[in-house]
Amino acid sequence: MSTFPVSWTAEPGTALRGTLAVPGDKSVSHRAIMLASLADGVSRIDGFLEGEDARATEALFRAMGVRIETPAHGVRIVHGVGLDGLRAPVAALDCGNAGTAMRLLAGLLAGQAFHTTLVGDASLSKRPMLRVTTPLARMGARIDTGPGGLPPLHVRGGTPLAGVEHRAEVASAQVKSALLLAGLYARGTTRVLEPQPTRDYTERMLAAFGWPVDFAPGHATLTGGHRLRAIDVHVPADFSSAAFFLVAATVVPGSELRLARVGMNPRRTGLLHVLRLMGANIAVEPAGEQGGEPVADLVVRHAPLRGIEVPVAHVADMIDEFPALFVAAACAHGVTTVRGAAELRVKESDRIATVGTGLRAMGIRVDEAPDGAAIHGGRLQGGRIDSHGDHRVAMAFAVAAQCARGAVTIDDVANVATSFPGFVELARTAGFGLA
Ligand SMILES: O=C(O)C1=C[C@@H](OP(=O)(O)O)[C@@H](O)[C@H](O)C1
Ligand SMILES: C=C(OP(=O)(O)O)C(=O)O
Repeated sequence: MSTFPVSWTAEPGTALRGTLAVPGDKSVSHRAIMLASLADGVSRIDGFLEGEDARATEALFRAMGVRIETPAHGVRIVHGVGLDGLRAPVAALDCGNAGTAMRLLAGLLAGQAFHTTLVGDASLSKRPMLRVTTPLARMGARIDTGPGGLPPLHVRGGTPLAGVEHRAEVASAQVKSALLLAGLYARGTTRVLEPQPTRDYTERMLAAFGWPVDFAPGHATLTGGHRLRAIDVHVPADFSSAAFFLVAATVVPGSELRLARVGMNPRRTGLLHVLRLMGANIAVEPAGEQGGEPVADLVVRHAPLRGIEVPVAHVADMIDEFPALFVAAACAHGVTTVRGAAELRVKESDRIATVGTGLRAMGIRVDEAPDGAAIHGGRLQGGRIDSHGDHRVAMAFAVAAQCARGAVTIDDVANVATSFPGFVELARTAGFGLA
């Protein structure tokens, strides 16, 4: 159960100051539980995201017989059961709000000897699953979806899988990862080619667990028949959580904020490049590596922004940052145009519509397109925002409120706990007006 209130009241606070450490990366936390569970031996995970999405994945592996200890906040000790050691769960597996859990597990569970059912909350139950089930079927997987290709997924294990080459139509790390995880159980070679490179955590982590993977931006290949060996995983701080503070400190006058040791995987940092193109002042101070990922301190100072055409080449590398970018664009001088981002329509909410509607309620002109929007920078007014249960939309409007003329009420914010537990407290520490 979430401890978050249903609504927030947000209003301009003070200039944002100090040093913040945001929680661990959600994508890495999901994968760490999955691979550690399938490994031979005991793995330790440090920096694990104590958010509802990552904890949902953890609970699912517990339900399949994996012993996972929590010796401290953000730490997990996973007693791996080996590639074929999972046990049939007694009930349906509830992925909650986590698309990553459901899509990756569709691939992983297709390779098991038993049947499973994957269900999700109201938002996840509206998200498209054929993008994973169709290519998995080509590998021999038997997965039934609900009507219209939506959850629940009924995964009928016990069928032999064979590797395929899949040319993905959408740039999606979840699709790529689902196929690679099925590929662990497949005869022969599984190869995924992407229209644009996406985050490569599955590939990197499989390699770290000792499974040979050939990968480079835009493709990944592996062959069945190896084993995973337990390792220690150090989860870096989540760039997507840092993103809200990058925008907030940029738009609130007088701000100077340091975000400590943020994960800087190049497939995640598109927002940094785009904010800089808009005029942001963000210094990157490299701070070595954490769990095989580059990390850096990000020092962000207030700077005036100007509208730009967001280069389509950056879209996949900032796919979760558009709610925050739309807010930056609303505070910029001139028009910011986003195209090539139709994927935003099938996230936890239709993010083009939910953010567009919210910004219009605050007095900003937003012209929507099927695959993006034109945001006309202006003066934000107070108002009432429905975040539609979308964590990133709720946090983006908490940022927008910091430079609005009146108070902003943001409804349906409980799901912020899926990706960013402690957001309210941390934001207040930095200077946000948020209650
Ligand atoms: O693989 C992952 O961990 C994720 C991939 C992205 O989804 P898509 O694969 O649908 O682009 C992203 O939006 C999501 O938050 C996490
Ligand atoms: C899209 C997101 O996550 P998921 O697909 O795992 O629900 C997100 O966190 O913005």
